[in-house]
Amino acid sequence: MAILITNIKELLQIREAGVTKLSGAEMAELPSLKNAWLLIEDDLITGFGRMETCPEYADAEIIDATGKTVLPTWCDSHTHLVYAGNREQEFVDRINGLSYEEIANRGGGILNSAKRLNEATEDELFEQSRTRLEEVMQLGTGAIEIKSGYGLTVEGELKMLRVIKRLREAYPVAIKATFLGAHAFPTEFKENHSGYIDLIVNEMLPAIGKENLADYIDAFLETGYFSVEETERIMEAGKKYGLRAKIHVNQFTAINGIAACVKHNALSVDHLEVVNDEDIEALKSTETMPVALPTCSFFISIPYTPARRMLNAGLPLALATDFNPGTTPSGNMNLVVATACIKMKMTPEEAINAATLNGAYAMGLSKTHGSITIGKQASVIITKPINSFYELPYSFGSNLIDSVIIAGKLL
Ligand SMILES: N=CN[C@@H](CCC(=O)O)C(=O)O
Ligand SMILES: [Zn+2]
Repeated sequence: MAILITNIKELLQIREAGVTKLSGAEMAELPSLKNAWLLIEDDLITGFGRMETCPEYADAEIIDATGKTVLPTWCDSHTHLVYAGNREQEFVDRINGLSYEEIANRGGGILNSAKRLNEATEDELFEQSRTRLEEVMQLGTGAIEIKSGYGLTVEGELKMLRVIKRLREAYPVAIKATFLGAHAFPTEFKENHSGYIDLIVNEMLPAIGKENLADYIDAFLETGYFSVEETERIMEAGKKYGLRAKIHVNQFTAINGIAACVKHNALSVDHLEVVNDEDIEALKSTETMPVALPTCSFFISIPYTPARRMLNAGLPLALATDFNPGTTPSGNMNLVVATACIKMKMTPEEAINAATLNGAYAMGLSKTHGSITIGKQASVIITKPINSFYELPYSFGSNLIDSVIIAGKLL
């Protein structure tokens, strides 16, 4: 099965194989070809070039992209897409003046979602989650990381991870699974933190390892949640099962968590709304990708990750949605890119690099996703006719996607 896309106004994010991430000033460049063609055979990109060199391909389905831009699908490296029910009452409570912390202290927040999740069957959870996954695929997401973390019991965490596995088997989108048992302390462990971490280490992790249900391990390293020391214990335990860390850190407070994550060679550190100079120093010349979640900042009115300070310091940066029922009930990467440009002062070039190639890196998929490269997965967005790719973040809130191809399949 072959697809030949012709007359592409601009083909974005063309890279040689082996470019795994972009840092600092490199992020300002977004290599492209104008008046181009792109060939897809089975699930792979097998060729591209200028229209003068367009091949004859008798058996290919031809898509004429006159006036349209083609770019790699979004790589959303941080989501909690598997959850049960919604938390719209908390949304209204926040409008009426309560903070995220106050809502959590009243039994809302993560524990509210955990209660609903433990009441739902695996099939119910799968049905709710597949609807969200189908929605984000239509919005151009071709690779996604999904976390557990609303079970907080052995059975609940396994149920979430089994649903993620079923999603991976049912859809062409690339899916990475992250175990986030350390998302919050269940009420019965409020005064017994080490007891809950023992449960994670001695019961959850071995069960997850046995079924091979996770690729990464996460923890909510934050004042009032998991301390630096507690998170270090979790990162250590994850290593025994081959799970590299991707950690929620610096969402509300800076408590030297980033340096601890770097020390454990975390693949990514995510949120970073509150970042001090020591945090930036700790990230320099490391393999750890900082990940910003601007629609979370937007939705719960917290500071935006200081992208300009970080890029000026030479750091890389990825963008992701944080899709979850509490702080970001949206999996729309187009809105993430627009918000990064509007609120974090990233240029469209930087934001698209952060949402494609660097996003792929932040979930260990840079060999197969995140750029137009021969041999990579054929997962691309074809836009509606647009003036230039600047229109994507400029026309925020409009859907400028004409069609999406994921792993060679036109949705
Ligand atoms: N901060 C921790 N976890 C999620 C929110 C979880 C929730 O409120 O349900 C986040 O990334 O924002
Ligand atoms: Zn999150």
